[in-house]
Amino acid sequence: VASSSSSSSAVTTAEAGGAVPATMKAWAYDEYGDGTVLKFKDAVPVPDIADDQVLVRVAAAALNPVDSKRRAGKFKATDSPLPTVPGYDAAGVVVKVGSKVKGLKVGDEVYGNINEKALEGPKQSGSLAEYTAVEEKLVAIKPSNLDFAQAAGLPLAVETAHEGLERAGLSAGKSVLVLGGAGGVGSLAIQLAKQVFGAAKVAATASTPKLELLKSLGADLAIDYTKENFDQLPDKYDVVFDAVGQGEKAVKVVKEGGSVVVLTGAVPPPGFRFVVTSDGSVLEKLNPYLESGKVKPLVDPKGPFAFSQVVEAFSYLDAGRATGKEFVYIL
Ligand SMILES: NC(=O)C1=CN([C@@H]2O[C@H](COP(=O)(O)OP(=O)(O)OC[C@H]3O[C@@H](n4cnc5c(N)ncnc54)[C@H](OP(=O)(O)O)[C@@H]3O)[C@@H](O)[C@H]2O)C=CC1
Ligand SMILES: CC[C@H]1OC(C)=C(O)C1=O
Repeated sequence: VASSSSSSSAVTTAEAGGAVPATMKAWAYDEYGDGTVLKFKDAVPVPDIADDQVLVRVAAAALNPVDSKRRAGKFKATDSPLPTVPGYDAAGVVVKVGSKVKGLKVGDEVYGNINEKALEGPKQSGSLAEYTAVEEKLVAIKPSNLDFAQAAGLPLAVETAHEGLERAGLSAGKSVLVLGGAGGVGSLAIQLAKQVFGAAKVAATASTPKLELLKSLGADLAIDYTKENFDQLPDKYDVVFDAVGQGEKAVKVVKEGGSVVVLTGAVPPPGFRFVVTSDGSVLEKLNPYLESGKVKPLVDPKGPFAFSQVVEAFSYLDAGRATGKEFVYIL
């Protein structure tokens, strides 16, 4: 998001030490529906913090498909009450700490996915707002080499990639196929597979214009799904990581005794689906990879979007063609 000022440093000093206002600017919806239910509000209550939480002045927030699925009412049975301020991913500055917070202080620059269980009672007041409350255990200190926007695009996607590859048992020397390698999660799954899990062979799928991108992320084999079907190629893999929803085909290309992990849609055995758990310690574990540049956030060139352009940003994300992450500066 191109904020009113070009830099997000405006957040680091003034708000960090200043008084916290009672109300804030935020995007919200009070009914389920498509992007048209999103309304910009300029006097939403700033959330209170619990003893184990910090209040963050949000400098940048990222969008995820789960935001749109939740807004459509797909998870209403386990959602928090309406009205909702959407947004899972945030990066910003700590402005208040709860009495039980031990590892963070006012002024710390942090990032994280604010909902521990993505679909079970996600917070009513999310990250597409000037302030958000989040448990200390769900955030980490922002990598020193990333700006707030780059950092905001990481948490939910990188935690999903990490958890999915870990649950699938990916380890050094194994092979992995990433279905949807150019997306927010897939672009990180390729990098983690190579750099963190030590995969010997990483294959990934995308459309023609994105094949070189897959290789730049570390893929040994880039499969153009507009020209060939991965399930009709001879290769079999120890792990198949499906970020598209192709579980039925994915199980056809896994080796005997291998794993198929899917993020969305149905999958027959031996495949399984999981829902990401937010965990600040995963971000801390990945910090050396992020600060060294071995793992890089991929920011969609369509962005950044201004805080006022959240509806446009979701329209772009919902079209299913995003390359890396969409994010929004909140200043
Ligand atoms: N279970 C969980 O905990 C989680 C589930 N998810 C889900 O995973 C899915 C992916 O999330 P995310 O990465 O954020 O999504 P994105 O919106 O970032 O994915 C967009 C990308 O998907 C690619 N894509 C679309 N169709 C295909 C296809 N048939 N084959 C290969 N690539 C394709 C596009 O590439 P191209 O333009 O080349 O088609 C585009 O780059 C979503 O459904 C999301 O809801 C995400 C996070 C957590
Ligand atoms: C059931 C998967 C669901 O959970 C998240 C976080 C998504 O993006 C989904 O589609």
